[in-house]
Amino acid sequence: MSTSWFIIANPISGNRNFSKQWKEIQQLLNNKKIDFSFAFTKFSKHEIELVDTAIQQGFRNIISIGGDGTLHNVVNGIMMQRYAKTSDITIAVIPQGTGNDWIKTYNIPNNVKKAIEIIHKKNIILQDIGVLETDNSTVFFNNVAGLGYDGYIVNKLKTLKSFGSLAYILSGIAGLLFYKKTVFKIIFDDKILETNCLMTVFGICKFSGGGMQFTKNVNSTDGLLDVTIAKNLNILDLILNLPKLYSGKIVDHKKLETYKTKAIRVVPKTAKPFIQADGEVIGTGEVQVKIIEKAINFVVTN
Ligand SMILES: Nc1ncnc2c1ncn2[C@@H]1O[C@H](COP(=O)(O)OP(=O)(O)OP(=O)(O)O)[C@@H](O)[C@H]1O
Repeated sequence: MSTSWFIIANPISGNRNFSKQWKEIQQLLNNKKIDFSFAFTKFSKHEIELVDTAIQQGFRNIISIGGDGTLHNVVNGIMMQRYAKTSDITIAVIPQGTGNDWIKTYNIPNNVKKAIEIIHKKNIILQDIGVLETDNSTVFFNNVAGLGYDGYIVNKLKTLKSFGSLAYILSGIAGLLFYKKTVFKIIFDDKILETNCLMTVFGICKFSGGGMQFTKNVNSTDGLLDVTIAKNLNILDLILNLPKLYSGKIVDHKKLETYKTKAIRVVPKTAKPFIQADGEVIGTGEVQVKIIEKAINFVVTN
């Protein structure tokens, strides 16, 4: 097995000059004597194929250069391949994206030089991975997934990408104005809840939507999904509680319920809202979500 790193870089992630960044990254890796091979993604979800080939060739250490979308696809490639146990594989991230929510849970700075120092130290955590099944697909997630308002925003974000970080705010405003709540039937453990719902969120890590926190007491290695059911929240509630969306205090709001569980099913009754996983639109309608405890190693700050 190779101890060398295989880099998968998304040249279109973020809004920085990638070829300049790539030169700097290679230089910094060489300075630290970190041995690597690399490939650039040429189309959306190309990461999955590149990971598959790298693992087949014997690589067990993968660096994802990009944003949350790139990392999400690298994780999916690892979970879908059949050559190695996923817990024998390690992922490190050199952030390039505009949002980069996964790195925030582990205090990995959005800075190439510091990210490479962290890779050099190679402190690892064996993290849980979520499994989300829709009517016609199975997708893995490493950060946060959900359906309803958050799915609407992620979908809107695609069309507003050119606005950079402002796109999150614009999408949020569009959601406030146009998103219509749906009745969700939510089934988990011995419970069945039926409620008008703004969104239901499934967390492994803490942050989504560009730094917002909707989940409570997150633990990324306990084998449990941190579920938040945001019920009848309205526009005014969201606007008045804006700072709490970022501080995480929103989970104490009386219109929110939080649970920890291993598996959950959500059936929207009155519409087919968008489903998102790690900031990527996965589909619409009903979802079934499970968790795989301690599935992949990630390089994190210590
Ligand atoms: N060469 C490519 N051409 C088009 N799409 C690509 C290419 N390479 C990767 N992608 C896709 O780009 C998507 C978005 O990338 P990513 O999320 O990493 O960047 P970002 O949007 O800038 O960052 P963030 O999500 O953190 O804001 C991913 O779904 C990925 O599959």
